[in-house]
Amino acid sequence: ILGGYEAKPHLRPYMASLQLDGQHVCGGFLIAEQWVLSAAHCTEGTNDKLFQVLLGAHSLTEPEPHKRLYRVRAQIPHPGSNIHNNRDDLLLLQLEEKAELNAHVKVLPFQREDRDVEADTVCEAAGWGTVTHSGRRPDKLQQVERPVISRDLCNHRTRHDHTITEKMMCTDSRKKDTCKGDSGGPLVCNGVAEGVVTAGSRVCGNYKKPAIYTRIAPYAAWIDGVMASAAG
Ligand SMILES: NCc1cccc(Nc2n[nH]c3ncnc(Nc4cccc(O)c4)c23)c1
Repeated sequence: ILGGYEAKPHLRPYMASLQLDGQHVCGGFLIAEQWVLSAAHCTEGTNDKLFQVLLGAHSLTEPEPHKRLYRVRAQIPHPGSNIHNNRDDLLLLQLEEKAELNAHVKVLPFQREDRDVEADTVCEAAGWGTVTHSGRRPDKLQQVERPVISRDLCNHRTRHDHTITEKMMCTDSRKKDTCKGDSGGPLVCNGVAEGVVTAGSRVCGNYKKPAIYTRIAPYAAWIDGVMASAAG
């Protein structure tokens, strides 16, 4: 997160850190006791190794009550996701067991009504992604408030030039923005997860390249179907 600030500890108890060999790779968030939603692009370059999912954390390194690393039983990328574009950039992770829910570990509801969030609505992004252009990684969860911008503005040829589909949404990226390692985290508007951070052009903090999120509502049926079929 560029231009943000340290989150109040455990006020976002749905936040997950997707890790490989003890290192934070991507964000994610708890959508059910045994399921985390993230971004399919997070698996790029991982040689299909399974992530471990850190829940209940504020600091990535310090011991904290209710902080716990979960093994993953299955990682299910959306069938439409691919490395060439940002479409369908969603990843479902089934934890080895149900997460122990408590004050520091809670499920975040996601939007099921497929209607655009109004432009200028101020939403929040959080993550352990880089906090400087030189790539400094924070130990503690960061957050930033960002206004939604219209798809028309985001699709302007000087911005993302007509690549933003109706299954994506954008926020202003002037100075304050999501960045490397924030992918997979939720965009929370009025307490509900409306989007999932996708890297898009990978640019951070430049108003010419607004931040892009995969809207969740259009994928509610897919999410429900995967969770129902794997239940048991
Ligand atoms: N703001 C959109 C957004 C959301 C999530 C991730 C991203 N960026 C990135 N995702 N993956 C990446 N791998 C390498 N570099 C990256 N961005 C980068 C790194 C250093 C300086 C800088 O200005 C930008 C990214 C960008």
